[in-house]
Amino acid sequence: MFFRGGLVAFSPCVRALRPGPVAAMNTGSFVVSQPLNYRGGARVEPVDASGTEKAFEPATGRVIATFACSGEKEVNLAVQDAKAAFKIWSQKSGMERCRVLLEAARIIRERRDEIATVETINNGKSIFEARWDVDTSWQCLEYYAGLAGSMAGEHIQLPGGSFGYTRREPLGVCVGIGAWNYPFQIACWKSAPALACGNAMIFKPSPFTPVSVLLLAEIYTEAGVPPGLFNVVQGGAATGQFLCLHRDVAKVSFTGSVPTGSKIMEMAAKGIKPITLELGGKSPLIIFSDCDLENAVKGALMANFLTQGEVCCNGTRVFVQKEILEKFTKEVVKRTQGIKIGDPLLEGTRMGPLINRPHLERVLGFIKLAKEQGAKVLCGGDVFVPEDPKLKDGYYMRPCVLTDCRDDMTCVREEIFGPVMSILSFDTEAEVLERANNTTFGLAAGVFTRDIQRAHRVVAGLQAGMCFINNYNVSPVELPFGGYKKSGFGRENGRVTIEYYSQLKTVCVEMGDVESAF
Ligand SMILES: NC(=O)C1=CN([C@@H]2O[C@H](COP(=O)(O)OP(=O)(O)OC[C@H]3O[C@@H](n4cnc5c(N)ncnc54)[C@H](O)[C@@H]3O)[C@@H](O)[C@H]2O)C=CC1
Repeated sequence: MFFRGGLVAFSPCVRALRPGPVAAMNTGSFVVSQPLNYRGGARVEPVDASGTEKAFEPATGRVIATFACSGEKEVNLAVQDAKAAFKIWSQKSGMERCRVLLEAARIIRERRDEIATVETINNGKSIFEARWDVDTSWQCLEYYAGLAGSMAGEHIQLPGGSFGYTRREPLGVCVGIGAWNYPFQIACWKSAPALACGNAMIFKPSPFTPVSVLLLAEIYTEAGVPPGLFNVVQGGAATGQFLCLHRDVAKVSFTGSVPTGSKIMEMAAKGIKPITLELGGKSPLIIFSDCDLENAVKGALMANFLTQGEVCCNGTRVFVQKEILEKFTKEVVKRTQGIKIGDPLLEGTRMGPLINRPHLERVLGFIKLAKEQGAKVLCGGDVFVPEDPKLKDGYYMRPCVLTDCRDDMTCVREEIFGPVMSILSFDTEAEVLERANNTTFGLAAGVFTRDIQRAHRVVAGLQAGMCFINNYNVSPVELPFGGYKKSGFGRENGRVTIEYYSQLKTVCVEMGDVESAF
């Protein structure tokens, strides 16, 4: 299962990592001491800044890094370096690129625990889950390494021995802009196909999670990419704008919220740049009464509580057929109450803190409003304070199950991006399909039923880019992932993504004389 998501080598960037194995690194001890920008194959301080940001450890509320947001000059330098590296990299054969990506995948595998630990410290997700994220990351590199050697065009015979052919060529310098919920994985899902196709990439992570992508940059360098091929600039909206508006940037791939996605689209329109938008969702999960209840309950938890519910494709509108509503709800509540919350670096933990305090308050605000609008809280939905004193300033809450929900309630309409499941009941297939599609989002959807014809019929009717039958939130890298409607366009993963990171050149070859009209 790959979710959206020995002794290890240690990054020189992190003081706490230097002395010993990752096992010795506990919550509350990690401090970043080296620059978080990466340019020309090395960590650098930006030459100019548009403000500073602080990154936190959500488990304790401690600041782990204070860093400068890159200004326009720094972005220009990153683009210049990427252009120089692109000249070298784009001339390599697919097989040469394949070997470098395979080596990078191997190093990620080797450093799995270190990367997962850094991700857990900066994001808050459990170490158990962070390891899955690292696995889907190296698998993505392996997958596109495998495709790099088979990128090819067509040969087309024309009259009189003339012919045409097509070449699949890279775009140039691509920009990746990431969200904070899957920092390392998002960087891999964007850079692996980009690099496999012969592009360079400049990546800007979310200012909330600036740390783990540096490990990826170092790994690419160690694996043998030319210096400058994968650069990292840090910052928020201003830095993102410099990147999107830069005339030498050929493409932007963005993961984040709908409002920001709309701004990215506007900026890209100015330069007529292709974009990929992976945006938010409010996905339906439909549980028919003939389902395997045990699997449906597990599926509902997987659809709602991974990474503290901060997952774009979560199935947060859980439609349950009336006949099994009571039984299903009882079981879901029992299992939700059993989720172990706490220090995300402990092996037994299955839910860590949310990303930051404002976000925690926002999620709690949604629950308060849901109650005011008539929903009933069956469990959780309140702040959780772990016993360990060092965790007392962390951003924990108990996962929440809401029932008595109606389609018009805010908790059912808006993306909460926290551990909050809304249960709704339904009678018929036609009714639930209409209600499931009654949203401006269209990222994902799920169906649990034993009726194979119904499963495919319902899925065909669902307006969502990623549909699951009898499971939820599995993301094998071989399958394309992306949204319908306001959840975005373009795809990540799968063979099709090659098309989003390359362009087609047609060459028409005359073998005879020119037949002129003049
Ligand atoms: N469809 C998908 O694959 C995924 C979608 N998401 C969505 O992301 C959202 C949560 O992530 P956030 O980081 O809060 O989203 P966000 O939209 O606030 O920020 C995303 C990124 O865009 C940057 N940014 C912000 N304003 C910008 C601007 N004007 N120009 C250029 N860059 C700008 C941010 O610094 C950050 O790196 C949720 O809505 C979630 O559903 C998250 C993960 C996966």
